[in-house]
Amino acid sequence: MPQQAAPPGPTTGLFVNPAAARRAGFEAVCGDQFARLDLADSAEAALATPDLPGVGLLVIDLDRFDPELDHAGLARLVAARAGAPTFVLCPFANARWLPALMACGPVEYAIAPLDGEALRAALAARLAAGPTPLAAPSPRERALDGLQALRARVRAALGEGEELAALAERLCQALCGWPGVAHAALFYLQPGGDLQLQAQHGERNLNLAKVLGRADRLLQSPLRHAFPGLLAAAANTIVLLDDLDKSGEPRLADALRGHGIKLVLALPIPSGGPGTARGSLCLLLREARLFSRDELDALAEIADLAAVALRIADMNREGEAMLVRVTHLSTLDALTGIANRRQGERLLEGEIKRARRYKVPMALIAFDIDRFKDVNDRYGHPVGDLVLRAVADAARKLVRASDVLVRSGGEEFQVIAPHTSAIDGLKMAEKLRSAIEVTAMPGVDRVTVSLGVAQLGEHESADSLTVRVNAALARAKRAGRNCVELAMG
Ligand SMILES: Nc1nc2c(ncn2[C@@H]2O[C@H](COP(=O)(O)OP(=O)(O)OP(=O)(O)O)[C@@H](O)[C@H]2O)c(=O)[nH]1
Repeated sequence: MPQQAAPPGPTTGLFVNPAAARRAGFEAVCGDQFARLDLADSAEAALATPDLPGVGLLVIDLDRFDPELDHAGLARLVAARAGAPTFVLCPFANARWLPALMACGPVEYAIAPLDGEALRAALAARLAAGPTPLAAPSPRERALDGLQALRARVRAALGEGEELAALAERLCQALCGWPGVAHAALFYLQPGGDLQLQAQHGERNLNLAKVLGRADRLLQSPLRHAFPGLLAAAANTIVLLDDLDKSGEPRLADALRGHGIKLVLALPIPSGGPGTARGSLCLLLREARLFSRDELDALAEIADLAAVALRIADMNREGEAMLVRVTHLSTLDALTGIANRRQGERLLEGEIKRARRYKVPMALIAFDIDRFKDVNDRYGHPVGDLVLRAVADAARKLVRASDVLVRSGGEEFQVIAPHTSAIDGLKMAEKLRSAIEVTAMPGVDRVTVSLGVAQLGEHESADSLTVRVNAALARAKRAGRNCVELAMG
């Protein structure tokens, strides 16, 4: 015959909280659930209780305790129970206490505040569970296997690639594979302090941007104290909301309930330094449930892994942006902003190859400011610099988008002109000459240029083309300046 389980006998209890009103309140609501209930106002006072491990249930109400000051004392208190059960009432924004207390002994918890009836029910359930707080080995093993699988999925998701948006999306997908998780989101702090909803995955109809009213500047959102994903990032702490009404935001609670969500857990993504977190991982579950220490530890480890992977993604993003900038800058002439000599040489080689492959003409124009030494000598170098810029600007306005304007030397310029014959090159050079002659020059009456034009020969190299065009330019100088000369074939 199966044995009928006997109802739990009355047991003794010890309730710890610094506020007299809370101690009195607990005694009034739950005192009759114990054979005897002692009250203590601090961890130290509770530690002085004779035969502490013999007390049937220790109840720690974390409200009013200070995480910094009281943590060590409460951890000692749980350890002093020598394996006897402890029940913790934990405000939803104080969930970070739980893993540390769970590390010291068998701790179960309820997320506070609870009304009188809920508190009595939670306590009765705890008392009925008896002295063995851990689940039977096989469900626990199953739970550990589940965590192992979650870790593996997250590692795979994070190992796959380095691009931030894709990484965040894959991480949310992996988290949704954990039983009970309906939706997962990643909030991430952008440079400049803007917390953004970086990625979310799960319930198709659930859009957290809608629930929160926006997807960016979330640290300024009115819900930053109520929604665990925002609170975890802002306060750098684990936040567990097991009853949506405890958020104090009825609209938020209704919106989440409307999608079948009963519990929200958020973990900070550590920044590696003091202050705010880099963001948070946020899990939305369909059932309210308790989390074991193994689970909270595993989730914290996942947040650590995410922090490293996201930091690497950030660094890659910064590195790429820097590389693009440096590469771009290294191709430009600092004074005029047009291509510098090295870039000009590279582009000329490229255009010559293209012209040869597609059997199309190509011209090179070289021009040089006339008597520029006099400008410097008479008006000074700064004015000379302004003139150089003005000449470059005037030329830039004239050339086609496919042409490349190059500062090839001090006061020497080139135009690499694809699809351009000698005749067209001459026309273009003449346009440049006349435009520069009439361009207003800052601080100087008038500036002219001399120009040489050469069309690429059939088997000609870049060096040979450059030598020929410079010879044509030298002839233009000898011919009296402010004129154009065509290079010899
Ligand atoms: N202000 C300024 N002057 C420069 C720069 N680069 C070269 N120069 C000057 O350009 C002048 C070039 O003089 P020259 O090569 O004698 O030629 P030029 O006076 O233009 O005479 P022609 O070319 O024969 O008409 C020199 O005085 C250089 O110092 C620059 O970046 N800024």
